[in-house]
Amino acid sequence: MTPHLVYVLVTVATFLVLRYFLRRHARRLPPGPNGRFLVGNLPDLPKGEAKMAETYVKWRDDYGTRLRSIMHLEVFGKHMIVLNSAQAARDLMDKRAPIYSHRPRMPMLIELVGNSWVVSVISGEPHRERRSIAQRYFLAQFKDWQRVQLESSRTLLQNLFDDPDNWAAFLRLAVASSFLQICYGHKVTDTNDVLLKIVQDALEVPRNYPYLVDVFPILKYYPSWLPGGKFKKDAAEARVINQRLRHVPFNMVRDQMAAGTASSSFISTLLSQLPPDEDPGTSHQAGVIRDSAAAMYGAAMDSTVSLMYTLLGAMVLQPDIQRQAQSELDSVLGQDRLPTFDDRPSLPFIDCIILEALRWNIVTPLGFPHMVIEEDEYLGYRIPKGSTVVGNAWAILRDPVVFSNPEKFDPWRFLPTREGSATAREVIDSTVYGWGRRACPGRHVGYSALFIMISSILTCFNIEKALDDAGNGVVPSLKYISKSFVRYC
Ligand code: HEM
Repeated sequence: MTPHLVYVLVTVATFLVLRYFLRRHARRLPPGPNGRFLVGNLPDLPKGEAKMAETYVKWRDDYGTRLRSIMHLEVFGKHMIVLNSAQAARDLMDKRAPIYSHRPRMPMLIELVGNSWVVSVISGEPHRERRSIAQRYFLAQFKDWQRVQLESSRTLLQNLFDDPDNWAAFLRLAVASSFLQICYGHKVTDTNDVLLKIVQDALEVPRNYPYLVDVFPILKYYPSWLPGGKFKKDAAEARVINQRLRHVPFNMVRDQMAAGTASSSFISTLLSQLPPDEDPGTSHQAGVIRDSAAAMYGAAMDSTVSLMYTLLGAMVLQPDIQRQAQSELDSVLGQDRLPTFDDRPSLPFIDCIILEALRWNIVTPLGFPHMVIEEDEYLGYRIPKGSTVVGNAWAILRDPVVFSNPEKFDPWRFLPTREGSATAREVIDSTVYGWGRRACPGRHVGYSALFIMISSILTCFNIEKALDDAGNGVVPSLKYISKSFVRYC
């Protein structure tokens, strides 16, 4: 090679490399509200996830079509990409799932509380193996967990007959006890049950998100005895409670299996499928099974209970919907039996009210945060590696093009005979359970629980307003609070 040729090749290569980097950085970030010096958009973000989702909708509308699909925010130099349309969420988090299915770093939850075993917050191989075992079990053993849900809906009815004023506590009890039976084969007989207390304590751990340590991870070294160090005490308390949830019910089943007294459950079924040389107490795979079950509780309990509150509240606010659902139930069941899962195909209106509850008061208005692990590009915009990516489910489920009059609780929009119902169903399906390799592994379990509870309740009861001291009906407020990622009435 002549020196002249070497010179030409080096010049061309330098030009190409420079052009690549210049173009890469010239690509614009997605549009978004202007941030302030250093803190970025932090002062503009309202507290509480539900309010945040509403603010994103407002920004989307204020800024016009530019922000319809994708929006960029920045907090202390960290990028956040908000996906405001079903299309954008699917294009990135579903179609490019391999790079969009990680979770952002969560110093409070993982490093301080020690939740490095909880499937919903971890990433990589530990996530994959804990998640896939749950998915496989729920698919293969659906008859087992549906039998438990059916039984617990019958107990719920009995409790409601005996003491209807205590409906909220009975609902929580029904969901918690069916979880304990599905996962651990444990039947709850009274409210002082030891395992029930353990799982309930896990839901009550202090959760005052967002924590400053999540923005400045260095604060994890801050001493707990200094002013402002309460988050360290919260974390230590949560760690003890969560470790109890992780180990105590699992150890109980393992001991019962050794004694030959274990009932069929998630844990007993999966442990009994381990190769004979794997010790159910110490093997890696046994640990995966243990963690997978324990992490399920928070995800299952919060979402199912919150949606049941929404369903019951909607029935009180709109008695015409309640009447239509009851007349459908009467025509299918007659007067002398209760619904079962086999009745579901004959009860399309019950399906419609559940779909509308999922849409109207989505339990996770901003989904769970994902993180993109490679630099990417969408609609000509740059998406920096390491950005937190949020699916704005609240806005997607209020898109007036798909859901006319979106603030109205209108189950009829999902009737197959209604124009646009197929698209509406598709958007529900691709949004309310999350995206990509993070999409909810318990969606069918959750949906079945809602179906059997609401159809059983509507078969036996009229849901009406409570009366005040003067005998007047009280309109339920349906005011939601944000608790961690999930909204409660
Ligand atoms: C109908 C009620 C339910 C709804 C609406 C719901 C919704 C969701 C959503 C939005 C996510 C986050 C997905 C993402 O990050 O993109 C999620 C994750 C999860 N859900 Fe559900 N869920 C429900 C019921 C359940 C039930 C009953 C279980 C357990 C049996 C469960 C277990 C989980 C788990 C373990 C995760 C974490 C998945 C991961 O990070 O890979 N969910 N769910």
